[in-house]
Amino acid sequence: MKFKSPPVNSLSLDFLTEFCISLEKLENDRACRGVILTSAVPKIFSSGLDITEMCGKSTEHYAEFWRAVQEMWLRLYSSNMVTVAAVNGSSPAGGCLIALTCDYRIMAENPKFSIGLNEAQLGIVAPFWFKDTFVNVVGHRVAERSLQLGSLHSAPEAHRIGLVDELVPEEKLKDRATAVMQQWLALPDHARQLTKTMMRKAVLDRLVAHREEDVQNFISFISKESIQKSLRMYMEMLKKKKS
Ligand SMILES: CC/C=C\CC/C=C/CC(=O)SCCNC(=O)CCNC(=O)[C@H](O)C(C)(C)COP(=O)(O)OP(=O)(O)OC[C@H]1O[C@@H](n2cnc3c(N)ncnc32)[C@H](O)[C@@H]1OP(=O)(O)O
Repeated sequence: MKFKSPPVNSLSLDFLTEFCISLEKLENDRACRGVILTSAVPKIFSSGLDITEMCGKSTEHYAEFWRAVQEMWLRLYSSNMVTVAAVNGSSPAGGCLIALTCDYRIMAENPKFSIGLNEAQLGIVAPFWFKDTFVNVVGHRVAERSLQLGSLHSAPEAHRIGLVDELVPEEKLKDRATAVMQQWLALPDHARQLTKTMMRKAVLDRLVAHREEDVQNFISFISKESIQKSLRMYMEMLKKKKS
């Protein structure tokens, strides 16, 4: 599956909705046992949640948007398919979450590409299920430091801390992702799927049990004037950086 929403594959409500529909179709297709996620936008895997969806909108919109973010994560983290992220560009925040949610991550070894949960840099807080997913990949200490600092790690650093499983030259990314997929698909599906469920169930159940509470928490957090101000300033900073 190739993300193609220029300029930066930001995760808008429309993007998330289409992503979930596509995943559901593949999940229900018995002929499909695995999916490789990558980007058709040069240099960017995904710029994370679309900040404009979290700025100056109604409570109803925030609720709908957040439910779509939850849905994307629940579907991908619990997928019966083998999921491989072929990270061919930068991948901050929600983009990093997508990669973390897969079974395996391969990143292009370009030191200019960065990946991480940088929410703290925007003055916002990664929700508990972003954190849980991160901890399950890199361990508690590395996740704590990286989350508190809102670190964006260069590709080599991301590999060193275990955020990505391997680095390959960009031109070899597709072939390597295909080889990894074949390796994972060589196992009997039922054994791999039950093992995946065993490893992920506690974290999935936690969001399912607190889903509505999590929506309300998001709404009250994002609606605060101080948070809205931080997001506006961040967007201005992105625009200024360009000029
Ligand atoms: C209780 C829980 C509460 C809250 C939790 C909420 C969780 C949020 C998680 C998130 O995902 S927040 C989003 C975090 N994302 C970022 O910090 C990434 C910001 N973007 C960048 O760093 C850069 O844009 C880039 C490295 C991805 C790409 O750089 P470059 O190629 O130089 O492009 P530009 O910076 O010029 O961007 C082009 C264009 O796109 C707009 N844009 C970029 N990112 C976003 C985004 N995430 N949402 C919306 N729009 C974005 C940027 O402003 C530019 O717009 P123009 O109109 O100026 O063209």
